[in-house]
Amino acid sequence: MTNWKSSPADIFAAGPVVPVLVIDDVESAVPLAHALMAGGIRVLEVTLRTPAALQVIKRIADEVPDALIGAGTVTNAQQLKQVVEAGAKFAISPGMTDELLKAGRDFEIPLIPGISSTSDLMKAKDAGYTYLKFFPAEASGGVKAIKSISGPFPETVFCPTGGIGPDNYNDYLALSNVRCVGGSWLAPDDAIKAGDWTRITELAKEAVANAKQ
Ligand SMILES: O=C(O)C(=O)C[C@H](O)[C@H](O)COP(=O)(O)O
Repeated sequence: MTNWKSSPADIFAAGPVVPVLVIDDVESAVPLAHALMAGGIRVLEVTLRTPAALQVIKRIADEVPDALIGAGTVTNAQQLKQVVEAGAKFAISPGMTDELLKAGRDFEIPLIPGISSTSDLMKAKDAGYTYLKFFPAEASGGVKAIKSISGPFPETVFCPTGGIGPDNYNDYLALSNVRCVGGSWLAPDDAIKAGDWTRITELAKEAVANAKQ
């Protein structure tokens, strides 16, 4: 049982591609979110990799209410509490710990833990989680690994990330147990730093239009 007020299924169903965002300057937050949404993307993952991340999440949550703003790189219970306070609508992690799995059930937003092994999948499943990130996807066996996992664990579904881009994202989306894929290719660092929102909108449009799902 969880206290979640929304479902991870809705996040996984909200679009085939999820931009993994690394944002240094809080002033980039709103224009970047608008650029991605103009390209047809609603689900955004702001990683906690920069000191500005919590402010970025708050800005987008306050000023771009139609975005499904999520927090990425959430690795412990304290960070989970912080992203909830900042207004994140979901939290996603590259991995999992017992502490995080436990805390994830208590807050009102869904937590999507990360796994790259069947043992972690079993731990997550025992703790009640069946919507998972698969990370680092390419380095952990990629499409072949995720396809094999669907045999013994048909009820578990994934959002793979790590090494995914325009050339291989449809290979993942073609799998029955993949609902969406994530990646940084949709918002390259140089485009964010240059404020090249047109390029980011184009990348988003292209990814959404060519997604086979
Ligand atoms: O920071 C996190 O929380 C992560 O889980 C990792 C990201 O999802 C990947 O680093 C994205 O991978 P690339 O698209 O290859 O850049």
